Amino acid sequence: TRVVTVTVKRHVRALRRRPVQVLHPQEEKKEEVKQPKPSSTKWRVYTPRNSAGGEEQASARSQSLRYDKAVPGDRRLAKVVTIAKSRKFREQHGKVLLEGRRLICDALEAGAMLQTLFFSTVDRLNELPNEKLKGVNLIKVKFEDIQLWSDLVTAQGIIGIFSRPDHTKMSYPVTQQKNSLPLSLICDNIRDPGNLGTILRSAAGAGCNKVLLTKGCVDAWEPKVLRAGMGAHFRIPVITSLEWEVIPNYLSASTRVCVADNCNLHMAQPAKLASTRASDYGWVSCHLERMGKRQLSYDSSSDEEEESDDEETERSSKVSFPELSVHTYCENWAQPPVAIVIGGETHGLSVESLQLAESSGGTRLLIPVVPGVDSLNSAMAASILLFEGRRQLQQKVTFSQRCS
Ligand SMILES: C[S@@+](CC[C@H](N)C(=O)[O-])C[C@H]1O[C@@H](n2cnc3c(N)ncnc32)[C@H](O)[C@@H]1O
Repeated sequence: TRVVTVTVKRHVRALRRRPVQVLHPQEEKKEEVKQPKPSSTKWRVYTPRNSAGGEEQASARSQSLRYDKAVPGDRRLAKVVTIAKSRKFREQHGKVLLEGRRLICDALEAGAMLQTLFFSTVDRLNELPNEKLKGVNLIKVKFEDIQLWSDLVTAQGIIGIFSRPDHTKMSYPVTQQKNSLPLSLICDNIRDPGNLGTILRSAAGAGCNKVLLTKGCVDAWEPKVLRAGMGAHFRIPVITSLEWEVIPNYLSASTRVCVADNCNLHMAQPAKLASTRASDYGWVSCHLERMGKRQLSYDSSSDEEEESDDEETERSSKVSFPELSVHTYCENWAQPPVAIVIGGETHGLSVESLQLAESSGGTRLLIPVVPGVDSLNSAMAASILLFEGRRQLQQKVTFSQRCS
């Protein structure tokens, strides 16, 4: 009997041996030669453990998962990390990389699709919801390999490759939805990943109902944005790569769009602060200049030769700019529903954002700063306005509840 048992076990082990899987079909052929020999890769079985450290009971055992152990020369981790780090490849392959238990758990909870999970020890797997790992390509790699490719100062020994999340298919946390306010945020050309992540984190914290990103913003799924966002991507809808024309489609019809505007205060005279004329704040000159350049570049596709500086200046001076009133951030501006636009780090607000504010009956929001200070960091300005917006909207809800 023993001889038969041993022989059967050997057969089972032999059957379990599989060639290393390649994640990207188009690269399969190229990689075939480099793959380690099939006999060097083995499927392992992982049985979830309960919190006390023991194996779970019989019912749970049936949920055992099979994982693959990477062998020296296995380049799967390197390949997917490379893909996930380039915006172009991320978009082409429809994949995003999430690192660390917390982010991976948040994504799984929100219904994001995990394709491949690299982990350094089976204990890392025990920290994830076991039922969400079915059908996932699980690959055990050396901690040093994860460390090598990690974006974190202290690698956590776990990296997940997800399908790029689609906000229409996500289920955001119930508590988040219950605390959501008629407050949206529009990011207008935010280029810095740390800033965008911080803004998303603040937007989730302030109970924003959605964040809209214009086409020029840094990719919301870039690892640095994800890291700074601390899970905000999986708490509120983040809608990316939007042209200005379609932005109103994502806002309810009566939404007032308010623009965060530092109003180039360093150029303004203190006495002019009470004025609501844009030109009194000095910011028009900056925007005129931008608009002039914009028109010039649109025209450059025509047969006309380059325009002289004088002609440009003359044309720029003909451009009419939206007349928008100014509110300091602590005045009463947040009427539901409301959206705030936050300008980019380099160029500030776009002309399109000012036009949308004008057409929606919005206003400019100013956080007054000490004379000599140019402007605030975009993430800081966004946070101040979001939390002030939250305070004002909540006050209105409390007031109307008291009246009814
Ligand atoms: C770093 S600032 C842009 C500076 C840019 N060079 C300019 O002149 O417009 C980035 C964005 O943060 C917001 N912001 C910064 N300081 C602000 C302030 N004091 N009040 C209101 N918004 C402010 C605005 O939306 C601004 O476009």
